[in-house]
Amino acid sequence: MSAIIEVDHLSKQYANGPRALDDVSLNIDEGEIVALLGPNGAGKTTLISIICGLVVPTGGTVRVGGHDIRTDWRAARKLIGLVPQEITLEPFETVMNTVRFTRGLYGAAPDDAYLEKVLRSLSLWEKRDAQTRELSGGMKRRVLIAKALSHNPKVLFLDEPTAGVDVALRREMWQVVDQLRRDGVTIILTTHYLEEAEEMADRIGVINHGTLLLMKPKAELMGEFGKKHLTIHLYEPLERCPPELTARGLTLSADGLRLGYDYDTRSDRTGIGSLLAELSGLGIRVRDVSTKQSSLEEVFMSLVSDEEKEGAA
Ligand SMILES: Nc1ncnc2c1ncn2[C@@H]1O[C@H](COP(=O)(O)OP(=O)(O)OP(=O)(O)O)[C@@H](O)[C@H]1O
Repeated sequence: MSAIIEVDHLSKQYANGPRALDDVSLNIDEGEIVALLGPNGAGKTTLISIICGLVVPTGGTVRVGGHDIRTDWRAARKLIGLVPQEITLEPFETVMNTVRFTRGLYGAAPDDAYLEKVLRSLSLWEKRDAQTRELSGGMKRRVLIAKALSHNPKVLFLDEPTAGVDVALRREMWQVVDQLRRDGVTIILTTHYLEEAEEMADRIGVINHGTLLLMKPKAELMGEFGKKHLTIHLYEPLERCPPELTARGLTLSADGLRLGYDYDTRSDRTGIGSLLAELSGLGIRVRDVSTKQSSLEEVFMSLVSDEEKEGAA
C-alpha cells in the first residue's frame, strides 16, 4: 500500500499564539481510516487545516498523492474533501443544488450521475429536492459529507463528526463512515471519543500539546490502554487485604469495604470468575461488583505523565 498523505517534520507557530504543532511526522496509506485523538487545543484542527491548505505551516512539508501542498496546491486540493465541525448549509437551497454548487467551486465539470451515486450512498437521494432547512440533524451532517465528496476526492477529513450529537446519530455516522470505507475512501477523523476511534479507525494517533505522542494500529493501542477497573464491594469490612489477593494485584480501600483490581479487557476475562470463586473460598461475601473502563481522559493522563517523567529524566 502506498502513502497518500506524507507529513514530514511539520510545525506551526501561530503569530502571537501558541506553538500548535511541533515536529509532527506521519504517513497515511490509501484506504486507511485514521483517528486523531487529543484534548481541546491539542493541535488536531491545525494539523487537518494545514493538510487541507487552509493554514500555512511554519516548518516541514506535506504531500497529498505525491503533490506538495504549497508548491502544487491545486493538484493536492483536488484530492481532498473536508467535512467541517460546524453545520454550514444554505437553508433555502435544495440538497442536489448544494452538492452541484460545491462541485463547481472545485472546478470540476458537472456530473449529475456521480452526484446521484454520492447521494444514494448517503441515503439522501430521496431528499435531493428538499431544502436543507427541512432536513434532520443527521441528514444535514450527511449533506456536509456529500458536499465534501462532490468533487470525487480520494481523502476525506472529518473534523469531530459526532461532537455534541446523540447516541443514535453517532451510530448512524459510524455506519456512513463504514460505507465510505467499503467504497475505498481514505478517512482522517478527529475525535474526543475513544469509543468512536475504536469503532471506526484502523490506526489511532494521539496528539497533545502539538506533539504526536503515538500512532499505532487500533488493536495494539486498545490492548495497551483498554484497561478496566473492577471494584468489589463487600458486606463486611476486611482489616487487611489477604495475601492471596495482594498476590493477584488487588488493593483494599481505607474503610476495608472495597477491593480494587485493574485488569486488561482483552486477556483477563476468565481471571475475574476465578477471582470471585477465590473470594468465596476465603469466606469474603461480595455485595456488588462494578467496573469502570479507562476513559480517554485517563489514557491521556497516563500518556502525558509518562511524557513528563521522560522529560524530567
Ligand atoms: N488562528 C489561530 N491563532 C492563534 N492560535 C490559534 C489559532 N487556531 C488555533 N490556535 C491555538 O492553537 C492550539 C491548537 O489548536 P487546535 O484548534 O489545532 O486544537 P484542537 O486539537 O483541534 O482542539 P479542539 O479539540 O478544541 O478542536 C490551541 O492552543 C489554539 O488556541
